[in-house]
Amino acid sequence: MFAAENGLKGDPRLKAISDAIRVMPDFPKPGIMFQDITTLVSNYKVFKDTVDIFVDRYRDKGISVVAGVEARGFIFAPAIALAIGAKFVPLRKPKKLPGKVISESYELEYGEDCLEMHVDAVQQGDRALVIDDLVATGGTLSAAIRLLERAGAEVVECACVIGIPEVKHKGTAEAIKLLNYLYPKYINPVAFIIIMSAIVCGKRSFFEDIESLGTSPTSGSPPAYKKFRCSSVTSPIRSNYSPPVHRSTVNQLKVLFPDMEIQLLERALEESGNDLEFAIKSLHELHLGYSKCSSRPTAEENENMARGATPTGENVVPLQEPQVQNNLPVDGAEWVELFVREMMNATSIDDAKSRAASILENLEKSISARASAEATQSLHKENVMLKEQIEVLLQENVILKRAVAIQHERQREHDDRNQEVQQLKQMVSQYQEQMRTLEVNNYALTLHLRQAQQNKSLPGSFHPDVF
Ligand SMILES: O=P(O)(O)OC[C@H]1O[C@H](OP(=O)(O)OP(=O)(O)O)[C@H](O)[C@@H]1O
Ligand SMILES: Nc1ncnc2[nH]cnc12
Repeated sequence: MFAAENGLKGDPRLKAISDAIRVMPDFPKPGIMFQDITTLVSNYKVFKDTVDIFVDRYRDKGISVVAGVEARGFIFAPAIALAIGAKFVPLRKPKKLPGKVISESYELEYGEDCLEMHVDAVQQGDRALVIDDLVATGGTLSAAIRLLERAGAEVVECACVIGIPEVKHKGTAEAIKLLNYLYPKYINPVAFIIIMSAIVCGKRSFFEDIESLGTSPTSGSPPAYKKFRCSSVTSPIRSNYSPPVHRSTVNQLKVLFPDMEIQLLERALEESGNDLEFAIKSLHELHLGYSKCSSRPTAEENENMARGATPTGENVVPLQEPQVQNNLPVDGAEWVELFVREMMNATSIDDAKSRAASILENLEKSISARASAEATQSLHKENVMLKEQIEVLLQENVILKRAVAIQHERQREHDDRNQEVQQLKQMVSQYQEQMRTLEVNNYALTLHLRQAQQNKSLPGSFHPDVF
């Protein structure tokens, strides 16, 4: 959407750039879909296109400083600075710069950090552009703006290659809102050159995109369908995002699994704690099972399966797959019925023994599989609840930290003012001291003068500075 606002809509370079970004799930810690730009910069053409997009936007804008954020901002910023004829200013992680620095700390998607800049890196009146590879919560860009502002520069815009559309509730949209709120004059969504790399992560915004593209639930437009499947199937990791269960989510599943019943889709969604990606993964596995036996097994096939035999009569290892268990008797009465039937069909005592042993073995497996499925489900629910609580706590934490940072800033201003007042008081008392000395001198001189006037007969001349 931002690319469109930038006038880049339909630009073929965007797709190539987006495709060149590799997404690494669970790096640097579980739950993070890491957007890896090393694959982008290793492709000369795509790297050049990316830099060119920035250069085209910022050439002739009177930018005198391009500030790059360590480390990945350093990959793009110097090239842009050289091309538009501006100086490059590194905004570095703590304790890397040798001169006098100013620092700003900030929150990250996966932790906390601090940026530093040499105090003399920019001058009053410099027009700065901040460059980074990616904006997630916006914390880094906020810190960069604060640093440049404090040093007297004017931040014209901030630009990144990637915007993460959903970083839980703190995604780019929120980040831009927040930045807009804090720095209304600098941040404007057009400033962000956003490549929708979320397409690769398969996050919720992409599903919304499918809807907005007007893909009918039955048409199954090949490109969207393909991407959707790729994202869910290739990503082995469950996203932390839990969309609310609503009809459109189930419909999206229906588009992907048209031959499955709605109830089954709803159940998969419910059992995956409303995690769409996970639901797709388990449905996909289930779907493979479905495709293998294109129709539901007959009652007779169920019995065969319960005994560990395929519909064609061969012996196989029974009850390996959870979907096979779904076809087994569901309660005690059905098991008894099956048992009796098997016994009646037995041709000899040995056959009866082997049938009974097989049914009992499957009964045992079915009981333990059901117990472990229930335990997994309840653990999963607990896990989802805990994640939600952590999410809320993290958000509160961010707000509190921001409040403390603001308070800290005010305290620092207050301390600076106090220091100035102390210096002024010191100067006043020095002046008062000087005045007292001058008054004493004046008094002594007045006395001398008077004495001199009374003793006019005294010989000699007086000093011209005094008389
Ligand atoms: O919008 P935000 O939530 O602030 O996150 C964005 C920042 O996170 C990444 O840097 P990181 O601190 O991981 O450092 P690196 O560039 O040294 O890898 C990225 O390069 C951005 O600078
Ligand atoms: N998901 C992500 N991928 C790469 N860098 C990041 N910085 C913050 N979040 C990130």
